This record gives sequence, structure tokens and C-alpha cells, in this order.
Amino acid sequence: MQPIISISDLTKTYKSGHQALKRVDLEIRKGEIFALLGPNGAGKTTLISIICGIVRPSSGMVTADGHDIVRDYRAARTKIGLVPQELHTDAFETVLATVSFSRGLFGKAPNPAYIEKILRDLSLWDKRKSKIMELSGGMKRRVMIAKALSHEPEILFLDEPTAGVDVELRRDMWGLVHELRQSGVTIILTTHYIEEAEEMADRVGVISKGELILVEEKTALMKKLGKKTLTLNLSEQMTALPEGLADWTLELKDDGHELEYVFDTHDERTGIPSLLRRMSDLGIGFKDLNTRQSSLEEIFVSLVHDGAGSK
Ligand SMILES: Nc1ncnc2c1ncn2[C@@H]1O[C@H](COP(=O)(O)OP(=O)(O)OP(=O)(O)O)[C@@H](O)[C@H]1O
Repeated sequence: MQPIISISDLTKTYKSGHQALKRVDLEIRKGEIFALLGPNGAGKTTLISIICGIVRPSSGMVTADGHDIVRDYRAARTKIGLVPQELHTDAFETVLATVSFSRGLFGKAPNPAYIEKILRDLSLWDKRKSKIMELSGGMKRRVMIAKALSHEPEILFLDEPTAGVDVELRRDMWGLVHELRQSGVTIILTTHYIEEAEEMADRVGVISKGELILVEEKTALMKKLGKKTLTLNLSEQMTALPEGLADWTLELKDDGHELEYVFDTHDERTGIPSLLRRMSDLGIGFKDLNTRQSSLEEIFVSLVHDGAGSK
């Protein structure tokens, strides 16, 4: 399938000499939700800003729906909606005027029915006559999304969409993003919240120090790199790990009532049968046991720490 965004050999060195992006190659598929994860300063906003034509690349090429973002800027930009990290709108304007005006900026003919639909979808219709400054922070954020959608873009960038918002609004946003995708919009979001990527993304890209160190289907990533944790609920509380269990990397949890063992699902020998045998020999009993997959968070932390990964 033709990618909707194609990025090749993209680099960005700011005037300060700081290299914010190093030879980034990435293709975004039409209709997917792609989460770009990375620590502060990794280059996420730089990458988005280049695609949206706000920052000039130092070298490399980007196309959006087939349009070169430098040579064919206007056509490319029309395809894209951007919800930036910072909220900036005219505080004295009404919601309806702000969103309608945004559409006009892209040279699109007015379409009151469409604007009404997005305002309704974002639960902003009742507030359409309110001035932006009268709205809560969460509502202002919704206005930014409405503005970004006002010209019916096919691609939507959300830069840290839920930074600093409460749990309820975060859930609403997630729901909204899923609905948008249903309507055919391709979504690229940056986030610090692994939970957000885990909840929403089809694919995940990890960026660290300007390099895209990994791009993977979310489920495959979790399976491939995932470790599992075995938890044993001990029959009797344990105050310290016995010498006899020193061969395994174990941790006591829940005030000595639980024993945790992290193992790699790909290792031929997980170490579990021998651990259980040794425990039995030592007369350590357990009432229950369970295993769970490591979260994307644990995977992400280890990746960014090691700075390694396969692309
Ligand atoms: N205009 C600029 N001039 C010089 N350096 C810049 C400029 N903008 C960003 N940088 C630097 O480029 C690097 C990448 O910044 P960027 O904002 O893209 O990171 P980010 O991954 O979006 O971080 P955050 O999660 O904190 O928003 C940082 O080291 C930043 O200081």
C-alpha cells in the first residue's frame, strides 16, 4: 500500500549546531495510528514541525499524500491537521468563529454543517458562542483539535495530546482518536505516556537523541521484546531470600508474601521448572502463581537506556 507520509534520509541541524534529527527514514501507512515515543528533547516536535512545514529540513525528503512538503508546500499542508503542544488561539474570539476561520486559512469554502459536526463530536457545540478565554483547559484543547480538523485533513498530528489533562479527558481524547481513525484519518501522535501508546497505537516508533531506533507493530513489539514476570504467592511470609535460591534473580514483594521472577520468553530455558523444584526441595510452598507480560513502559525504558534496537 502507498504510504500516506514518506520520510527519507531526513536530518535537521539547528543554527546552534545541534543535530536534532539524524537520517530518519519512516513511512506512515494510510489509516493507521502511529505513536512516536521518546524522552524530552529526542526530536519528536522537530520531526512533526518539519512534516507540517514549520521547520525546514537540513536534508532529506518528506512527502504527504504524494506532495513534497517543501516544493509543493500548500498542497501538502492542506492534507495535514496539527494539534500543537502549546495552546494558542485568540482568547477574545468565539469557538465557532475560531474554528470557521481556521478552515478559511486553508482556502476551503465555508461548510457550516461540517463545522457543526466537529464541534458536536468534540462536545463543544453548546460552547460555540463562548469566548475561548472563558473555557476550561480541557475545552481549549478540544478547540485546538477542532481547529486542526476544520479543513478536513487526511492526516492528523497530535503533539502530546494529553499532557497535563485529567484522566477523564484523556479517556475522551482516546475515544475521539479512535473515532477519527474510523472515519479514515491517519493519526500520528507523540507522547511521553507509554500507556497512551499501548492503548491507542497500531505501530510504535521510538526516537532517542534524534535517531529512530525502532519502528514496530505494537503487539509484535510487546511480544518480541517482552519479558514475563512470574509471581508466586508464598504460603508463608519470607523475610529474606534463602541462599539456596541465589541462582535466580528474584525479588520479594508485598512484604515478603510474594516472590517475583522475571524471565525471557525466548530463552530456551526459562529457569522456571528448576526454580520450582528447588523451592520444593527447600520446603518453600506457594498458594498461587501467575505470569504477566511486561508492559510497553518496561520495554521502552530498557530500549532508551541501552540506546540499541533493531529498525
Ligand atoms: N529552534 C531550535 N534551535 C536550536 N535547538 C533546538 C530548536 N528547537 C529544538 N531544539 C533542540 O532540538 C532537540 C530536539 O527538540 P524537540 O523539541 O524536537 O524534542 P522533543 O522530542 O519534541 O522533546 P519534548 O518531548 O521535550 O517536546 C532538543 O535538544 C532541543 O533543545
